[in-house]
Amino acid sequence: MYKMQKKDQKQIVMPYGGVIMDVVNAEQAKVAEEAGAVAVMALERVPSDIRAAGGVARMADPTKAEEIMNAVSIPVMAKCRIGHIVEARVLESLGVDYIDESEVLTPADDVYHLRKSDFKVPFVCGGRNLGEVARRIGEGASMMRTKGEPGTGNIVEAVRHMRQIQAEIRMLTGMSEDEVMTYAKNIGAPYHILLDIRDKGRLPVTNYAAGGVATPSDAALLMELGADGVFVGSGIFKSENPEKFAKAVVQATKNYQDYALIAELSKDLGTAMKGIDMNTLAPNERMQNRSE
Ligand SMILES: O=C(CO)[C@H](O)[C@H](O)COP(=O)(O)O
Repeated sequence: MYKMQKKDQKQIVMPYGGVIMDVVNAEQAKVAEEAGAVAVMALERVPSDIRAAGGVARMADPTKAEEIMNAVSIPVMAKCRIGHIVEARVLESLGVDYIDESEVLTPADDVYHLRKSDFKVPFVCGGRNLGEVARRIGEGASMMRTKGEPGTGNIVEAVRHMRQIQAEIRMLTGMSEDEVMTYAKNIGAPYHILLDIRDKGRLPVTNYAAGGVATPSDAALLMELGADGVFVGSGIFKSENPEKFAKAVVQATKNYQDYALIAELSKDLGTAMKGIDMNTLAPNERMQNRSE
C-alpha cells in the first residue's frame, strides 16, 4: 500500500499489459469481458458521445453501474466529476470497485480535487505531467492514467503525456535531494512523493495510458512508451466491429512487441472510429485542460 492511502482503503490491482474498456450497458460489458478486458468503466456515454453532446456531463445513472456490475465478474469502475464529494460517495455506496475522478466529465470543483484518502473505495485519476501525477497521488489516488484527449480517436495527446511523464521520471532519477526540492517547487508537486518516485525509478502506483486509442497498434505504442496498460473508450464501440477491435486491442496490449502478431490482429478489422485532428480543437474544447 502506498503511504498516502488509508489503511482500510482497498487497493487497485491491475495487471501489466491489461486493458480497461468503457462500456455503456450490460451487452458491451460482456463484449469487453469476453475479449479479455481486466476491468470495465461504466458510463452513460463513451467520451466521443460526451464530446458530441456538449453541456454538463455528470455521474451516470446508478442503474447503469448496477446493470453493468450484475453483468460481469471483472471489476467495475465508474466516473465521478472532479471534486464532487457526493457523486463519489454515491458510487462508493453502490459498491463499484473503483472510482475514476475524471476530466471526461465536467468538473464540479475547479479548484479542489477529492481528498481520495478519505474514502474506502480506491480512485484512479488522470495526469499529463509529473506535477499533476504527484498531486493526485498526494491526494490518495491508487492508480494513475495519462489523460490523452478522450473521444478523439487521436493518439497524439496520449503519446505526448506518456513521453512527458517518463522523461520527467528519468530526469528525477539523476537529481540530488536539494535538486528534487527545487523541482518540487517548480512543478507544484509534493516533495516526498517526488523523492519516492526518484528512489523507485517509476511511479509508486500503476499507470495506464488513456485517451484516443483507436487501433491495436495505438495500444501497443503506449505500452512501448512505458504504460502499464491502457484504457480504451470510444475506440472499441465506435469502430465498425467492436468485438473484433476489443479482442485485437487486448492481444496487442499484452503482446506489444510481437509485431507479426499485431500485423495479423490488424488485418480485416473493419473501419476504426473516425478521428479528430487536434488542430481543430480549441484549448477550451480539450477535456485534458479541465484540471491540473
Ligand atoms: O477517461 C477514461 C479513462 O478513465 C476513458 O476511459 C478514456 O479516456 C477513454 O478515452 P477514449 O474514448 O478516447 O478511448
